[in-house]
Amino acid sequence: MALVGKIAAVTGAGKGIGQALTETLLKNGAKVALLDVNEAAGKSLAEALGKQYGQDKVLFINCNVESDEQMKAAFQKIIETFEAIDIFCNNAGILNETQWEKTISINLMGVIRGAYLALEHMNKLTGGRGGVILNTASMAGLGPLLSCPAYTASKHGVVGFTRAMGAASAASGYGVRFNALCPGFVQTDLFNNIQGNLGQFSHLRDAAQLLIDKMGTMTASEVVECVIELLTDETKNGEVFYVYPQGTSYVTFPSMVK
Ligand SMILES: NC(=O)c1ccc[n+]([C@@H]2O[C@H](COP(=O)([O-])OP(=O)(O)OC[C@H]3O[C@@H](n4cnc5c(N)ncnc54)[C@H](O)[C@@H]3O)[C@@H](O)[C@H]2O)c1
Ligand SMILES: CCCCC[C@H](O)CC\C=C/C=C/C=C/[C@@H](O)[C@@H](O)CCCC(=O)O
Repeated sequence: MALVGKIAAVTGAGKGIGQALTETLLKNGAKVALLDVNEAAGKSLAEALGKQYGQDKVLFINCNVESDEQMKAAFQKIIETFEAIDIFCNNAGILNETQWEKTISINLMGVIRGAYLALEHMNKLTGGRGGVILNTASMAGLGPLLSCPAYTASKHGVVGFTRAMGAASAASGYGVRFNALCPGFVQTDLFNNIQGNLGQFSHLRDAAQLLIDKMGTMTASEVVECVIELLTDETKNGEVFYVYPQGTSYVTFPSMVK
């Protein structure tokens, strides 16, 4: 599936990995709706990208992924403006162990909400034209990040949800692929603000720092460069893609069927 002419939407598009996903999609010829709860960041990015790629190629929508009403309205606006949606990047996320319910609400419930609403518009069985849903999980969706148990739980949830939806979609004939992106440490605001957000696990910050020093970090652009394949390769469905400073790999899981 080529990206040229495709219609995409990215949540948490105003900054970090979402910004890099948005820029890469535009660079490859897609039109992009930028969804973010941070109006200042999202709007100014959309304005700058509109000047670079054309105002008809970008649309900013102020939208909180925790709100069913706002998300439904965002999809309506995307369809009104661009007529369809082919690519949905469920990317918005926070890391805040002092607010574990909000962490689950945004990182996991927001992803499920976004996927189900996107599917209503993308499902070939209900008039959509198919496409791909990319869920941003994390390496913390593959193994425990000791200083961040709630965040770890949310990202394991995203990995499980993506794998189940990939299988459900293939078995049902929706024509929509589901893949999960699992980056290691990425230099963004979320990463830079970690120290104040560990709550009762603040005493583990040195252990987390040791892991960061051992594993290294990446820029958001370096992560997103590796992701194009997940979006374009029609054979990739239900995949969990690990991106780390030294390379990438498709994660394998034990078979549960003897
Ligand atoms: N930075 C890392 O090390 C890292 C590594 C792996 C995965 N991730 C994941 O990548 C995704 C993006 O994180 P990032 O590092 O780019 O963070 P970031 O803080 O730089 O950007 C996150 C964006 O999401 C937006 N956002 C937050 N809550 C929202 C909500 N309720 N509704 C809509 N938008 C909302 C923010 O306003 C911001 O623009 C997250 O899901 C995060 O868990 C980050
Ligand atoms: C502290 C910054 C938080 C950023 C959160 C991001 O989502 C990035 C998460 C990145 C890495 C998660 C790592 C989890 C690692 C564990 O599974 C650990 O057991 C791996 C041990 C590896 C080793 O010791 O060699």
